[in-house]
Amino acid sequence: MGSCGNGRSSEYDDPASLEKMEELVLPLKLMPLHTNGRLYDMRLSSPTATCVINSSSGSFDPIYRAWTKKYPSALNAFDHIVAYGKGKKIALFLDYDGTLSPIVDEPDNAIMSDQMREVVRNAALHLPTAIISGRSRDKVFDFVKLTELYYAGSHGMDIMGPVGEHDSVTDHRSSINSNRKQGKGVKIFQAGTEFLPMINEVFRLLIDKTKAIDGVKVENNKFCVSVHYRNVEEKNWQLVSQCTNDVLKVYPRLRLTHGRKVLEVRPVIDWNKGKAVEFLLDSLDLANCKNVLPIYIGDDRTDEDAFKVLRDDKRGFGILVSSVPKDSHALYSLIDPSEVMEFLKRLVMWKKEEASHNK
Ligand SMILES: O=P(O)(O)OC[C@H]1O[C@H](O[C@H]2O[C@H](CO)[C@@H](O)[C@H](O)[C@H]2O)[C@H](O)[C@@H](O)[C@@H]1O
Repeated sequence: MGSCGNGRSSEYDDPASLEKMEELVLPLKLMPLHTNGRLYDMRLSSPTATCVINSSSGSFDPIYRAWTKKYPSALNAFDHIVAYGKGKKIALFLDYDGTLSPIVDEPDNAIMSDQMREVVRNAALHLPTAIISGRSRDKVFDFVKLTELYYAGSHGMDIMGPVGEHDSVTDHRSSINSNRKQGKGVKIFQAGTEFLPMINEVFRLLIDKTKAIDGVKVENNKFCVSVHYRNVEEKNWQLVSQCTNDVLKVYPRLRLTHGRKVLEVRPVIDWNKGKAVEFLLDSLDLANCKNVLPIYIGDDRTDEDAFKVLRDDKRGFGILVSSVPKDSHALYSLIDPSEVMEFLKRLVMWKKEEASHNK
């Protein structure tokens, strides 16, 4: 029986079983990153979670287990990850919903546990840490309530980051200020400020257009809008999609992407969570460092933009949080926020030990 650091043990750990399982499973249609249907998209981006642990045998679901051959558990691969990070400055980027807080039916109830908050605070005391969320920056700060880290809201379009050594307020989109509520001297950078009136207009139109569909929630996240259908009967999902597209068809400068039972309405600009990671690394004066290891942990489609940046530049690790096998640009996986918390705890413990050895 194989076993691994986090108590995960399964008869599928031995290579022979995994190889056999892989032949059976990997040809299965994993959820692709990009699809072009509407209802097809909505169903694919909202898979019902597999039962990762087989309740009778206590072992891992073989399909999930085979998937982790391609996306190893970041807990199982922890020693490999930190070996790569030895002597490097680790920069930590964390998605919020589904990563630090569990997915719940009501978006306003996506509360982060006090225990997770303490783990994230501790991480931020030892590693430069930023939260990069689809929520508005103020909203995600109100959920997280930590001034020890940086924030990028609206899928990376609204950043409160460190003041870099070479910063000056030359770019009209950024301003330097010291927002005491959210920490020491910081820089505010907002991409797409010219879209704010349009986003507010579309927000109101979407509320009006969908108000007759039971269970829909339209959420204003400042530079983007979310149309939630988690609480809508599946027979009405197509109607949600149709109403949303009817509003957007006269706004060619807005685009629609699919999240976890949510339609994300965002400006058509060359900015996303991956750009936000690059911006924050630059602000931390780490963009051109050879001895930096960025680690990004996220669960949703928009996090793939950040995974891709780290993967394409071969300079960091993306960790996908998912209990469902799916295609990703990430290199590793974790099942849920509880495993994220375990990973962060181990990362901080390792960083403290490394620091004490280097004294
Ligand atoms: O980038 P993130 O921080 O992951 O934000 C992505 C979206 O998260 C929220 O929606 C998701 O979580 C909700 C609460 O668990 C859930 O009800 C919803 O079905 C999920 O899609 C948030 O409400 C969105 O605005 C974010 O874009």
